[in-house]
Amino acid sequence: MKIFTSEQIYAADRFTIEKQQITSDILMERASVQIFEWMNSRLQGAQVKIHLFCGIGNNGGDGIALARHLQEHGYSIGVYVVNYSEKRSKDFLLNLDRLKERKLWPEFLDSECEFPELGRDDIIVDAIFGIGLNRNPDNWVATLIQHINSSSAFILSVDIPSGLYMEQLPSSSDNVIRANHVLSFQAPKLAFFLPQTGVYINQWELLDIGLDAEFLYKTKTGYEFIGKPEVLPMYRPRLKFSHKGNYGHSLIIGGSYGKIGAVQLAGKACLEIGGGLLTALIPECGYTTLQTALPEAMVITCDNDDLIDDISYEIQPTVIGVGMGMGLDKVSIKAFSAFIEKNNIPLVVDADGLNIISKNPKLLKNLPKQTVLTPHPKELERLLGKWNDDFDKLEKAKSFSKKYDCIIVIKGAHTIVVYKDVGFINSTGNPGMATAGSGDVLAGMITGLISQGYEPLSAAIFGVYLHGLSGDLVVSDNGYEAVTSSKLVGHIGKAFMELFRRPEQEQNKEIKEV
Ligand SMILES: NC(=O)C1=CN([C@@H]2O[C@H](COP(=O)(O)OP(=O)(O)OC[C@H]3O[C@@H](n4cnc5c(N)ncnc54)[C@H](O)[C@@H]3O)[C@@H](O)[C@H]2O)[C@H](O)CC1
Ligand SMILES: [K+]
Repeated sequence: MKIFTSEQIYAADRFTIEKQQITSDILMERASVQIFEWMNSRLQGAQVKIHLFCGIGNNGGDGIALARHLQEHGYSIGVYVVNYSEKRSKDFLLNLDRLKERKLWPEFLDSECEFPELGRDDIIVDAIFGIGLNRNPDNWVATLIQHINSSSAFILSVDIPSGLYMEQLPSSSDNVIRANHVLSFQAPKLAFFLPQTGVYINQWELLDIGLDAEFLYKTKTGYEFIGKPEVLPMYRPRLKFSHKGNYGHSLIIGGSYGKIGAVQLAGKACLEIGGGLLTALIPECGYTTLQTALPEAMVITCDNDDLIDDISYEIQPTVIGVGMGMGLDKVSIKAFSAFIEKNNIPLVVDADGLNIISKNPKLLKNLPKQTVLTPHPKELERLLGKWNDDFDKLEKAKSFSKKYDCIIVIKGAHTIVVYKDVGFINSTGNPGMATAGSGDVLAGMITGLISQGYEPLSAAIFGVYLHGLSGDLVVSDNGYEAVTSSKLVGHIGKAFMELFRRPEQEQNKEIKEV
């Protein structure tokens, strides 16, 4: 699913209005009807107090139109116009008139007034600012926002929490509504997914207001949200007459004394995701452990007991995953650097491999095209240098990806796979996955997918999705705290099955039809 900028959404509005031969207030009417239906289906007429805080632009217009629908259906409402500017939008004014025709006069709030009392059991509709926010709210509006935030009432934001910009950080957290739920029109907004701005949103949901589908489809965006519909077409079915050679030979290079487990996790993940053959290149000390823990793997060792000190092998791998548990001893740095200088086999670089590259950026030009880098935030900072904020981080990652033709997997609550001009934002995963070895598993999964013939970008996007889905499945059986990386690996198969599970409703329908 695409993630649009505000300019693109305004362009889609204009295009839709023209193509569907409608007036702009029709879109506002669709928006308000959708929100009303969402609320009505949950409240079923309950006489809970609903406070609607409406700005003077089109976000406010949505709120004013919603107030009309709620009133017509007998809900108990209080309507407040947050009068932060004299420049009221046309459709706001139209809907204000419609409300007044029904003898409903909103209260006008401005800097001088007292704010309404808000009960903890009330519902607040936040329609103060939408995607048009272009400067910090005035002080008194920020005070109102804090008044709303401190109310303990349920806050439902229209389109985007008020005070949250589409493409930059708010100047203070006091300026932003903390939404319990956001009903966003047509497409999710980038700010929902970034660590610094996602904190203002508990849950979000999309409402379809009928913007032109073809226009949205054809518009190129800088970000995409990756869910099941996006990853399903990537899946490469296994063929009846295939053999293990069809699924590639992965080489995992890493480990050091006390960190052989990293290779074991990555190797097992590589096999569980469907890789054909696996060879692990590790220091001597891990030989017996790895052969015992992972009997499916072939193991080769370097001369050094405890460290990777030489990377040489006689096999012909399809793909190489390197870096997990390797450490930063100078012998490993030397061996890794020499390996990078001569290697031209597709590569996934993780952990210490990334740290070595950050210290020796000259190595970057030796990476094969579309090498997958899987940094966590600290490793990313070592690679890219410091960034100003999350938006800047993504821009820097895009430039880096273009410069070195590499794929960067920015690990986080919503892992983002960046390749050149596009960031692919993952939808699966949970906080339980912040656990030792989780990154080793991911690197192994991506390696295993490339080994089977997935293009590196698809492997990164699909691998990240399946990794998160495995984590979600572990949580549903075990809870968040008990998520371990071994359990993640153990759920990769179930994640594939989940991918092809159809919703129960659909299955039942089919049975009835038969
Ligand atoms: N296609 C859609 O998704 C539709 C969305 N709708 C809703 O419209 C808003 C966007 O409306 P817009 O009028 O462009 O902007 P806002 O209501 O967010 O902003 C109001 C207005 O205020 C000015 N402004 C911005 N920042 C400040 C500030 N800090 N202080 C004072 N004034 C400010 C700015 O110039 C704006 O003009 C979208 O989010 C949806 O809710 C449509 O209803 C249907 C189509
Ligand atoms: K809002």
